Amino acid sequence: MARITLRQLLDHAAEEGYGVPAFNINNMEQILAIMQAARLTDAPVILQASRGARAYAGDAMITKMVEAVEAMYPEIPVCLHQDHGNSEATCFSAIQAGFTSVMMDGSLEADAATPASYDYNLSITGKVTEAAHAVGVSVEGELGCLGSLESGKGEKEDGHGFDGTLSRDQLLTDPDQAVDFVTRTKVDALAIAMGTSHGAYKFSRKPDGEILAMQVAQAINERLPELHLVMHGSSSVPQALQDLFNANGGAMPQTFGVPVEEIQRGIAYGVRKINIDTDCRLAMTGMVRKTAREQPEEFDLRKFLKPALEALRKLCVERYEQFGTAGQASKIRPLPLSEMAKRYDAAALDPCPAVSNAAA
Ligand SMILES: O=C(CO)COP(=O)(O)O
Ligand SMILES: O=C[C@H](O)COP(=O)(O)O
Ligand SMILES: [Zn+2]
Ligand SMILES: [Zn+2]
Repeated sequence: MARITLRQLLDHAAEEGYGVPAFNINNMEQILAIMQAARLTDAPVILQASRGARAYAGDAMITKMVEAVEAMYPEIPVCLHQDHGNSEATCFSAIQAGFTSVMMDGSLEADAATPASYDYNLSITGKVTEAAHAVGVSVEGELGCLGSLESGKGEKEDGHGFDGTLSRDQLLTDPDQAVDFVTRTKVDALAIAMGTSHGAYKFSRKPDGEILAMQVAQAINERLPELHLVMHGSSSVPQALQDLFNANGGAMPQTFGVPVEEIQRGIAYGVRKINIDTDCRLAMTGMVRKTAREQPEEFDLRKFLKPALEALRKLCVERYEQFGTAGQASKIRPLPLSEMAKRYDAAALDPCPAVSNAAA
C-alpha cells in the first residue's frame, strides 16, 4: 500500500528541491504508461482525475485501476488527486472514493465558467480544507484565473473556464492576496495564474516574460517560501509531437507550449506540482494516427494502444528526469491519512509566511 498525500509528497519535493509532474488519467493505458515510467526512473507519482475523467471512466473504475497499480508497483508512492474540483460535493465525493488530495478550484463559481469573487473563493476553499484536513486529505486551491496574457481568453478548451475576455489583473495572481488566501484557507498547495492556459494553444510564439509571467511565482515564493506552488497548463506541446500528429493526417496549427527550462526555473521558485495533460494526449493520439496511417488493414486495438502507451511512457520518463523527480520514490515512506490528520489537528502543517516579506 503506497498511496501518499499530496502534502507529504510536496513537502519531500521541497526538502529535496524537485518538482512532480501531475499527469491526467482517464484509462488503463495512461495509468500503465505513467507507472512504467515511474518504475524506470524511481519517481513518485501524482495521478490526477478531472471531473470529465471521473464521468468518463466512473469512480469505481478509476479507483480500482489505481489500486491495481499500487499492487503492481508497490515501491512507487502514488497520490490520487482530484483535478479542478468545482464544488464541495465534487471534492467530498472524491475523498469518499479514496482520493488522497483534492483541488478546490474556487477561482471560478460552481458552473466552472464564471470568475468568482475573492470572498467566494476564500469561503469555499476554507470549508473544503477544514473538512479534508480532518481526515488527513490534502487540498490545492487556485487564486487568479488561468488564461492567456496574449488573448485574455480563459481555460475554456477543456470545458472548464470563462467564455469572455479577462483583464491582465484577473490573469495574474496577486502575491499579497496569495499570502492572505493561504494563511486563511490553510491550503497545502496553490495553483497560480501566470499566463499559462489549458490545451494545445497556449502561445503564438515561444513565450517570454511578457506572456509567461514567471515573476509571479518568484514574488509569491519570496512571501511564502514554504508554500507549494502549482503550475497548470504546463504542457510543452513539443514540436516533435506536433509534427508526429500532423504527419499522420492531423490538423494542428503551429503552437507553442511552456518550455521545460521555464518549468525548471519555476521549480527553483517553489513550483512543486506541474500539471500535464495535453502532451500526454498528443503523444498517444499521434501514435494512434501513425498506426492507422501505416497499417490500414489493422483492427486489433492493442496494436494501436501499445505504441501509444510507449510514446506516453517516453514522455513521462523525460519529465521525471527533467523535473528531478527521478530517484526520489525510494526515499519516501508514505504516511497514513490518520497520521496526516493528527498533524493538521496539532497545527503542525499550518502555512507560515516569511515575516519580513509578508507586508512588502
Ligand atoms: O493544467 C492541466 C490540468 O489541470 C493540464 O494542462 P495542459 O493542457 O497544459 O496539459
Ligand atoms: O483540467 C484540465 C485537463 O486537461 C482535464 O481535461 P478534461 O476535463 O477534458 O478531462
Ligand atoms: Zn481555474
Ligand atoms: Zn488545470
